[in-house]
Parts: sequence; structure tokens; C-alpha cells
Amino acid sequence: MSLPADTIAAISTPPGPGAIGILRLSGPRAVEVAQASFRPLNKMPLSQHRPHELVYGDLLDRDGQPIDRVLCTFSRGPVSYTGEDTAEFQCHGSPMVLSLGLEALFSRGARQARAGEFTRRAFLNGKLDLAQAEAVGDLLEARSREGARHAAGQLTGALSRRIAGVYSALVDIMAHFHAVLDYPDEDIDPFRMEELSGQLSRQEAALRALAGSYRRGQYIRDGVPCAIVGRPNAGKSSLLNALVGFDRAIVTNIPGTTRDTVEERAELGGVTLRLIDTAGLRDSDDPIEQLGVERSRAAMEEAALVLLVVDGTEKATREDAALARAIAGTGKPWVLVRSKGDLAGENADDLAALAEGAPLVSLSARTGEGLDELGRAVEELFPQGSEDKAGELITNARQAEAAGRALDCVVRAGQALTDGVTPDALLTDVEEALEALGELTGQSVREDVTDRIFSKFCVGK
Ligand SMILES: Nc1nc2c(c(=O)[nH]1)N(C=O)[C@@H](CNc1ccc(C(=O)N[C@@H](CCC(=O)O)C(=O)O)cc1)CN2
Ligand SMILES: Nc1nc2c(ncn2[C@@H]2O[C@H](COP(=O)(O)OP(=O)(O)OP(=O)(O)O)[C@@H](O)[C@H]2O)c(=O)[nH]1
Ligand SMILES: [Mg+2]
Repeated sequence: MSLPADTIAAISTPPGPGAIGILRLSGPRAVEVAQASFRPLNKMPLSQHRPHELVYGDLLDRDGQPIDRVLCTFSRGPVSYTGEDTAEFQCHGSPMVLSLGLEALFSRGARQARAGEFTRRAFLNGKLDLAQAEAVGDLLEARSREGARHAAGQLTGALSRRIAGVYSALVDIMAHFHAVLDYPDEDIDPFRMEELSGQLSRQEAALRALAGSYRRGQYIRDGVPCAIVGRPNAGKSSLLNALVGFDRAIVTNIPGTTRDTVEERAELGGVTLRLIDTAGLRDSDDPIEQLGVERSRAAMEEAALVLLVVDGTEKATREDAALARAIAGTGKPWVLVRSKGDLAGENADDLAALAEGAPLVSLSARTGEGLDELGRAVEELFPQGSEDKAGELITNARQAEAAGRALDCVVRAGQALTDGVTPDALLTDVEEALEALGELTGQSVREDVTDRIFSKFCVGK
């Protein structure tokens, strides 16, 4: 990989008017281009100021006419975000100022940066590893406090350090093995072999925990998929609307109102939920409703959490009981929700039997009563942030695949050791595990993979 040699520029703040808008430059000519586009009030050329200093002055268009009165700063590679020379203008947040300013930078030799190109350069120059670069993307798109906290932890290198621990332990194991191999005539000390086998299984356990963290990582980043199911008219869509805080789904008193699944995110008990409202479950002759019911069942199967809503104004039916048994049978966490708590109820007593130990929450979507209790039940089922340190979880499919592959290799190596297979086969497995770990942090990753990662970022990041 050769280092990029051209100088890039972009507007780094979101479109539309705002308090401040930032133009960013990176590359060998960044300071020169910025200096040519800037007249400091103190008359001293930009490059004669200290790096990182904020210099007050006028941003100039290609004819030398002022576009805005701004703050300008530069840094010298490698002591910068990208590792190259960089400069930036902190302008008034006017889209027109930013466009004119960007044109001025182009006229002096910079070119438009592509999506994610600043962060990509930071990665190529070793300022960030790939897990940290991905954390930048996660941080920008975080939809919950927990998600943001986690991405920030990953940005500081928490995941990278966890991976590095396993990596260096595996390198040690390889070194020991090479030492053994170097003396082929000597019998291998059984004590030594046992020690190696122990070290290998400790790394296997560490990798298993790492690969296993993906599920929680996904819940934190994208939310816990949560299906709201129950008979028609039970109050499912009303519950969805109450949880998201606006009328997302159509509610009527006609059973069979919801046909297609309706998805919306909400935070409940500190947990981000990907709520999926579903069509009421019943046998129906209507082909459209039948399709909806199929989707409800699929949503229930894919969900990690199920809210079974039972109409609080009627006696629970055989269908309610059958549904409760079916959900309990999946072994998934679920909550039995007794709806319409503001109306006179019929089935307060017989519901406890249906719940079979799952939490039972009485609530009213109309008054909001009981929603806090539902939040507490959800929080208990998905405890937040307690068991893992921020930033140490795997949060995307790419990382999960690489961690899983590293784990498989180490399992194979351990098996080879117990089976007494030739040591070089074992070494190949460990090497492959190292390769997979290298992909996680980007030490040994293919260029098309990095292309894909950075192209998902916004321009100017
Ligand atoms: N105005 C502004 N705010 C910003 C950024 C930016 O580029 N500009 N960032 C961009 O996304 C983030 C901050 N990231 C940064 C990371 C490293 C360095 C940097 O200069 N690093 C040097 C020196 C560090 C030091 O002073 O100790 C280095 O790592 O060598 C700057 C910003 C968020 N806020
Ligand atoms: N008083 C009262 N009425 C409610 C409450 N929740 C739902 N309802 C009413 O019950 C009826 C059905 O509500 P929906 O939310 O559409 O029920 P659903 O389970 O989504 O029904 P389908 O989509 O047909 O499966 C509507 O008339 C709602 O206004 C509640 O908490 N209090
Ligand atoms: Mg509905």
C-alpha cells in the first residue's frame, strides 16, 4: 500500500445552517493551501504560528475577497488526526460560506475528499487501527447512550487491547513450539507439552468469550430485537405507540388491523429495543391476514425478546395459553403483558398461571401506567453495562467472523496437540489464528475490505 500523496479537502460538518461549520484539509500541501486561503488578523503567515494554535482571521476566496471571519489551525504530520499535515477552518455554520470556502481550497490545489478518506488515511498511517476506525463509524451512528459509551471505549482502543492480549499470547506459544521443533532429536518434555496445551486452552477460552460478545455488542449497537405478539385487538400496536412516543402504527377497535410488521426503535429500561409490532395471531380466511400472521411468527422466531400482549378486559383464551406455552418453549426471555389496565379487568387472576415464571406486567397504553414496570422487567432480562467494560465487545459481522475464525483455528490447534499430530500442523493453525486476529485490527486486512468500511463513512470524516 503506497501512501496517498494528494491533498484532500471537505466540509466536515453536517449540511444546513449551524453554529459552526468546519472545512478540513489533509495531505502534503494542506498547510500551504490553507495559508494561501487565509489572512490572519495579526498579519503573520499561518505556517509561522504554532501547530494546533487557533489563529483568527479571514478566509479568502480565489480572488482574495473575504468569505468569512474564522478560526484556522494546522498540524504537522505525523502529529495529527490523519498522520499527515492537516489544516482546518472553523467558519460560521453557513452552507454558502462552506461551499465558497471549499471552492477556494480547490482553486489552490486541494481536491474533494471521498467518503471516510480522512479516517482512512489515519488508518493507513497507523494513527488508528481498524477496530478503532470502525468505532468512529459506530460513534457517529450510535442511537443509545450505551451504544455511544461503547463506541467511545472502542475508539480509545479497548477492543484492540483485548485482541492484542490474545495475539501476543499466541505468538509466545508459537515461539515455544519453534523452540521444541528446533531440537527434533530430543524427546519432547511431557511437562512442557502440558504447559503449552494449558496456554492454548486459556487463549481458546479468551477467544470464545470474545466471539461470544458479538450478541451483546449487536444488542448495544443496533438494539434487542423484540416482537410484540398476541391475539387480534389485544393492544399490541397501542403498546408500540406508547413505547415510541408517537402514533407509529394504526390502532382501531377492529380485530386484524395490523397486517404487516411495523418496526421502530425505543429505549426502555435503559435497553435499546428494536420493537416489531405484528399482526394479531389467529386463523383467518383472508389471504392478506394469513401472510401477516406468517410474518408475525417469523418475527417471533427471530426476536431475542418477546412481549406477549393479552387483553386485560377479557378472560384469557385457549389461544392465549397456547401462545404463552409456545413462547416459553423457545427458552427466550419474554414478558407477559396484561393490557388496557385503565379498564375494568376480567383476567387478573388466571394470567399468573400463563406466565410460568416469566415477568407479568399490567399496563395501560392509554395512561402510560405500568410502562415503568415493563422497563424494569426488560432491564432485568437484559442487564446493561454491568458485566463488560465499555468498548470491549465485538459489534459488527466482520469482526465476529474474524474472531470466530481465530477461535476455530485455536480449537483445531488444541485438538492437534492432544491427538499428537505433527507440530507443524499445529503451527499452521496458530498462524492462521494470528492472521484472523490481524484482520480484526487491520494489521493484515485486504484492501477491498477497508474500502468497504471507509466508504460507509460520511464525506469529511
Ligand atoms: N475541530 C476538530 N474536532 C475534532 C476532530 C477534528 O479533526 N477537528 N476530530 C477528528 O475526527 C476528532 C478528534 N480527533 C483527533 C485525533 C487526533 C488529533 C491529533 O492531532 N493527534 C495528534 C496529536 C495529539 C496530541 O496533541 O497529543 C497525534 O495523534 O499525534 C486531533 C483530533 C473529534 N473532534
Ligand atoms: N382503554 C384502553 N384501550 C386500549 C388500550 N390499548 C389498546 N386499546 C384499544 O384496544 C383496541 C385495539 O388496540 P390495538 O392496539 O389496535 O390492538 P392490536 O393488538 O394491535 O390489534 P391488531 O392489530 O388487530 O392485532 C383499540 O380500540 C385501542 O384503542 C389501553 O391501554 N386502554
Ligand atoms: Mg395492531
